[in-house]
Amino acid sequence: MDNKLRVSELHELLNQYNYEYHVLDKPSVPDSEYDRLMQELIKLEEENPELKTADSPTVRVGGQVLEGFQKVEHRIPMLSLGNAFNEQDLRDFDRRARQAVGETVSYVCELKIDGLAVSLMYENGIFVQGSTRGDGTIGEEISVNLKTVRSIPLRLKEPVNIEVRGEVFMPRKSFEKLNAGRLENEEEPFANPRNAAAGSLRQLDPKVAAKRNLDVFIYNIADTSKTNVVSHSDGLNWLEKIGFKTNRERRKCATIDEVIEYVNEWVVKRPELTYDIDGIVIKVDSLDQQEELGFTAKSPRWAIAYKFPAEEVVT
Ligand SMILES: NC(=O)c1cc2c(N)ncc(C(N)=O)c2s1
Repeated sequence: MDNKLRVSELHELLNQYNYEYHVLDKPSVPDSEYDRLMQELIKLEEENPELKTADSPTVRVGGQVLEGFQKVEHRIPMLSLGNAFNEQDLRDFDRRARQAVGETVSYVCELKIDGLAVSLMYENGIFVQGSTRGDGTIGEEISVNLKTVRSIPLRLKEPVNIEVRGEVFMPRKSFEKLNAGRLENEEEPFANPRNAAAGSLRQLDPKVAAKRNLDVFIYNIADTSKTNVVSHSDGLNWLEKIGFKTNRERRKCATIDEVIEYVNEWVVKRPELTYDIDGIVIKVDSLDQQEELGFTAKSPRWAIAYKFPAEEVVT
């Protein structure tokens, strides 16, 4: 078979197997088959450098060390969320939203992932740039490190131009293994999975990030005006359909009572998760109502973060 044809066939196979394993958690081939195909592609690219492309699955293992990170301006700012600390705060949020739109409001509740917020840009379905939140307007360009996060798709199932936001995190088990290794090497352990994820993504050597078993949940479309979704929940379902990993614990809530029920459920279930969360994000589901509610200087009026009390450290 002609090398160019074999390279594109290997791209398809490796992207599909990676998607099944890291996004669906349902691999259809053993790791050994994935590794064999990856080695074949690495060899073909070494022998035919003109066949290596920026979206090749071989970027998953990390390329050359960077001098530093470029700055990236977020065309749409990555805002922070207003906080709620108790049931009354949530009821006040609901009352303000209903009064502002003059009708009933339904919500989507999502786990607030304790990781590092990132923005991912896709052109014709190809991952072209990834950056950190930074100060919300200017972030750091960390595309090569984000390409090593196996659950971040290099190529979507539809050739769309889209910018999405999500949270990169380190699963608790990976955090514990990483710190055990650091202690063995007399290195400073990371304080928590969030710091470990942030530290990994800020590495100038992508081969280090590639070994840190980072993961992602995508939770927002930056500019929904270019899509035909009418609600946030539709948007998340569409993101899933085109190949993104979203958090399946999300729930549509018709009333603030149902929101409070969901929050109370997760106060109890939180320790069962395989990753850290620091609260619940509650968003108005209708995009029309979101637009009507708009933003304060620094946060959307159509979303709020219910913050769990900080976990007391067991000494
Ligand atoms: N700062 C923000 O806007 C958000 C931060 C987070 C977070 N850390 N985890 C989950 C979500 C979500 N599902 O929307 C959001 S939204």
